[in-house]
Amino acid sequence: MLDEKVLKEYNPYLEVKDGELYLEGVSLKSLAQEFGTPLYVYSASYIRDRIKAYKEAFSGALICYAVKANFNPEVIRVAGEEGAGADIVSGGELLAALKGGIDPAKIVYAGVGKTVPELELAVEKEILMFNVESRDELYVLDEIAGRLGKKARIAIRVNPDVDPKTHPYISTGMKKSKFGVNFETAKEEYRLARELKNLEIVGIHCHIGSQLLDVSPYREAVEKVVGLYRELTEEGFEIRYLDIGGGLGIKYKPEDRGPSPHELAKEVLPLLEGVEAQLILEPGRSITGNAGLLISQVQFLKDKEIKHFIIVDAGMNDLVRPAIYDAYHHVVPVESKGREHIIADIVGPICETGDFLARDRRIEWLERGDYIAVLSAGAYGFAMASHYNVRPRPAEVLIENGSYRLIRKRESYEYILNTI
Ligand SMILES: Cc1ncc(COP(=O)(O)O)c(C=O)c1O
Ligand SMILES: N[C@@H](CCCC[NH3+])C(=O)O
Repeated sequence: MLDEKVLKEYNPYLEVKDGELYLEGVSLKSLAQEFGTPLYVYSASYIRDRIKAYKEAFSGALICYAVKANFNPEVIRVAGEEGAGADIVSGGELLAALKGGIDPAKIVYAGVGKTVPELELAVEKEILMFNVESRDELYVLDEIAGRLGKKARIAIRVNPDVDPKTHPYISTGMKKSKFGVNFETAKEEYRLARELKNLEIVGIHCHIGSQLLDVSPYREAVEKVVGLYRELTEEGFEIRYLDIGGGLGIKYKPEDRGPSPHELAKEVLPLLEGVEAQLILEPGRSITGNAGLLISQVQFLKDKEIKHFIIVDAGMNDLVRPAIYDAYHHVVPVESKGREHIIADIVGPICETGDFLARDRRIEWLERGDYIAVLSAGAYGFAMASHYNVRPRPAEVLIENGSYRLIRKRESYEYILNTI
């Protein structure tokens, strides 16, 4: 059975009509039939609501949608239409944000390994702020800005050494991680940056990790950053932006409860008393994660002695999160036929044992040709897809209020194999 109540907790635009799953009034089965599978589908209204929720919770703040979560320019455009800027981590993401209509004056750029061409592009576009992650980067950026006759606005990304209590691969603000500069010595970097005449110091940046289901680690990080803000202000630095990164977690398991932007605001805003800088947030997953589903078709069923396998046409190349983080994604049939339930592994066609979407999962008995929907797939889904096993990456469809449009064609073999 499809439990509409549970589904709506993921995305209120999901509905069950006559046993079939709909998103914003559009039948997911009909989309699968029209565009083929695997297929990513996104709800634009959900994305709009999430940006609005951040703007309401943090009035006056700049919400820079973290493009890394889902870089489809049409998805970015929806966020931008609600007033969001963009947080980017590469030259490619800069181009995606610009293609999605984001004003460079609302773009912030983090990343430990920005290359010269990437920095040049961002300097030329006069983005709002470079979140600089090392001393070397300060020198290189200064040289580039000077050569191009520009000033680059910068924040230094500080590493507040806070445990975000999330998966170790997505914890970014601990001392041993590669990100940012050491909190204790950050002031030295600011003093040095002040000597570099093509840089303009405008902010402080931190980002402690991703998929945070508990907002309390933000308190620790923001307290530290506010302390630094006060010390820098006393030294005469003009800190105009306090960028506290992204990371708010979302519901993956039915029992998860992703904190709301409002809960984050309640934790963080009281710490900002007397701070005159504008707040910047960089949410990614909490904007697009539960906007999206991955639709896939059952190819074969395998009844082995030890367990059942439901083999579908989406693999780890389409959605890698289960394989690399052992991540849970809720999986439901697109159409419930009221059959009995079994415990099965839902796996893809890739030649790896780690190629699974769900393991030991209780799910309604499915047959060849049926469709499944993988929930919470709108962030770090397509964005992390690959061509492994020469598999074209899926098509993407954007749905809004009963209408839909293809926002990325399914890739062709010619495209993948066109190497020289
Ligand atoms: C610097 C930075 N900002 C923002 C984000 C977005 O994080 P999330 O998708 O968890 O909101 C990330 C990813 O963790 C990041 O590294
Ligand atoms: N790719 C990760 C999140 C990385 C966050 C980026 N700093 C995920 O799928 O959960």
